[in-house]
Amino acid sequence: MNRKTGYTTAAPQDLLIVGLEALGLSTSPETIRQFLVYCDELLRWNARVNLTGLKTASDVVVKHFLDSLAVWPWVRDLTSLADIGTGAGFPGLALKLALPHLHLTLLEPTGKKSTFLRYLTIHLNLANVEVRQVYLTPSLARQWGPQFHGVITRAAFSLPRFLALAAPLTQSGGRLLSLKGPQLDEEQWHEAMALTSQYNCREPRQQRYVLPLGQESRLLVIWDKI
Ligand SMILES: C[S@@+](CC[C@H](N)C(=O)[O-])C[C@H]1O[C@@H](n2cnc3c(N)ncnc32)[C@H](O)[C@@H]1O
Repeated sequence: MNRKTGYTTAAPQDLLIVGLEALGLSTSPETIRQFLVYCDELLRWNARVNLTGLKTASDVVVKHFLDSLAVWPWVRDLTSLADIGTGAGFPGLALKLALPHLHLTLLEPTGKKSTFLRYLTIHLNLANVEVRQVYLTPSLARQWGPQFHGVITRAAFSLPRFLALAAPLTQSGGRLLSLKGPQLDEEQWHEAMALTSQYNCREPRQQRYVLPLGQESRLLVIWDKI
């Protein structure tokens, strides 16, 4: 075990394969290749433009890929997904590689990140991925209206802010998903609960899940749109 990272000293490819297996995700050799290309390109671009704080392939696999993919059971039945504040594509693009049926829309205001996402989508020859370079606001979300079966985010917004951005974009019968760390801020949770009916959603629920390798746990907050 590498004491600094907490993972075994296995190669990134092996970490990915073991992690996917632990998550119960069966993927083809072509999907594994796509993840490794994504990792290489992210680190290559990162040397010139700052896209992520992570510097090693093992960290990208564990903290970006596997962390994003751990929520796949709550995404697999969705037909379309928007990822708000996706950064370098997390969790949306990682989920798309594992669940190729998804029609994915990535929303990101930063030019260098959107350029990277567009480049990668073409480089990996991905169908049904749209990158919108946009700073989403609640009024823009209302203007766009309910276009997506599911809307997701990680590490970008408080729960009340996410609700205000995501609910107008989510179709009736669809789902809003916010990936949180190991703990929830109680104040944010209560504020989001109080706002829920105003956004035509059912009361949110907290789903705890375990990350592969390391066994850390995380919380996912889920709203169903009425
Ligand atoms: C901390 S990063 C997280 C990136 C990615 N979701 C992840 O987990 O690695 C937050 C991202 O949200 C984007 N962002 C912030 N406000 C936004 C908004 N109103 N609409 C769309 N994206 C936004 C930022 O540009 C940034 O890339």
